[in-house]
Amino acid sequence: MAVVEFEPQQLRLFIPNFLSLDECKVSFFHSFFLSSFFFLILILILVKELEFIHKSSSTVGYRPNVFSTTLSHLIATNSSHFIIPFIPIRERLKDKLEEFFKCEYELFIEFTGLISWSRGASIGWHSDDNRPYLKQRHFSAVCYLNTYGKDFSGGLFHFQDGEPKSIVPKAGDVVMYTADDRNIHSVDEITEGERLTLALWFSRDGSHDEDMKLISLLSQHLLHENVADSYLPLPASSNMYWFSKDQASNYQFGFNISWARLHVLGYDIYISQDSSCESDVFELLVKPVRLVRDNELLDQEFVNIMHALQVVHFYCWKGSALLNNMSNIDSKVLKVTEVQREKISGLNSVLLNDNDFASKVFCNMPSEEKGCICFDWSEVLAAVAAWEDYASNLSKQIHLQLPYWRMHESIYNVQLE
Ligand SMILES: O=C(O)CCC(=O)C(=O)O
Ligand SMILES: [Fe+2]
Repeated sequence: MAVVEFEPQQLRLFIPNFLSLDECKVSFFHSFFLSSFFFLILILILVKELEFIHKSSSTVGYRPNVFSTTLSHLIATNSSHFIIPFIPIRERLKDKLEEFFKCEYELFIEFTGLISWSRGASIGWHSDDNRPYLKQRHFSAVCYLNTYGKDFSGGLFHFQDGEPKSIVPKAGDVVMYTADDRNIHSVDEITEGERLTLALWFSRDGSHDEDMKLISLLSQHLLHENVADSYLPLPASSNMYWFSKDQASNYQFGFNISWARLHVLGYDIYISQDSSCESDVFELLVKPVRLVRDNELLDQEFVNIMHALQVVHFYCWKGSALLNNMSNIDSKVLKVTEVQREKISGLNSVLLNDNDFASKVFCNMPSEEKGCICFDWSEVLAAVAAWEDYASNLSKQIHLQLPYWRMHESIYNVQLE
């Protein structure tokens, strides 16, 4: 019997405000708060959460000046629990894409990742299946998580032929298209800020099902682990965080992106344990650290730089909404000594040896307030505790859901009591 290959008639779909539609499912909100203002708030919640995950977990990406956070990387760095916030949006993107391209229950998610493009990043005309090792990609979906003109300049998306001709990214909008050469597209160079997307590719070929691979990785990582400390991040190999102009992983010119992301928010890092500047870069990434700002050091140990970065970005996300009941903060804030200052500069010379370059790569738009809107040591301490609650709660959820995912060989939002 001949196999009839289905050819979708429609080649692409642009959906404004896709994320807000997602929330329409919540009937309470639907009936009481059907206002664009309320939708905007709901979009912001998910967008800000994914931004927090990306800025505290990303590695250097697959193209120059591009950073990415893949789900397998989250698992490998003991941050599997960050997969939870992706699940509803991932499911909805798949449902919508299958409905539009009329291939319900036929597709597998091949890749899910947060991808950010910083100044200088661009991509010329291409189709998403344009390499022999990408032929399994049949459909693409890009969900914009921030906005042109507000969060970045440049970065417009163009299709070579047909409509829409161009897309001006706006947080919450989605574009879906077939991954073949009927959808040749490009992205203009980013000239300012950092452009952030959630990108998914889909395949008809079950051997490229991302879920199966992730479930197997999760099973190896989670089954034998103690739930209590399963959410403390562990860095991956140091070259995954090393940004250099030519993307070569030599540690002479460039910077460690975690160090740089803290630096552009106004923080320095102090490592109290024996840590000569000649130390191997990876060794520095796994040592306990303390945060420094101007001439003050917070007497609070983080297990490593990734932990400090997660807490600081959690603070950027939640801001002064964090419950802050610190009374004895003065005893936790120490003056930086001369010796400590020298050590901090030594560490900076190793991990941030091109500081101006780092600031250029991670600079904000001039219209944006500089990095974190607010800063207060007592709020940073409140963020340490609130981050722990948040992460341990997600960690519990993933431990509860994994058995169902294993059983159904699929990652989905399990409705638990
Ligand atoms: O981010 C976008 O708008 C599209 C990115 C893209 O074309 C790609 O990564 O292949
Ligand atoms: Fe593309």
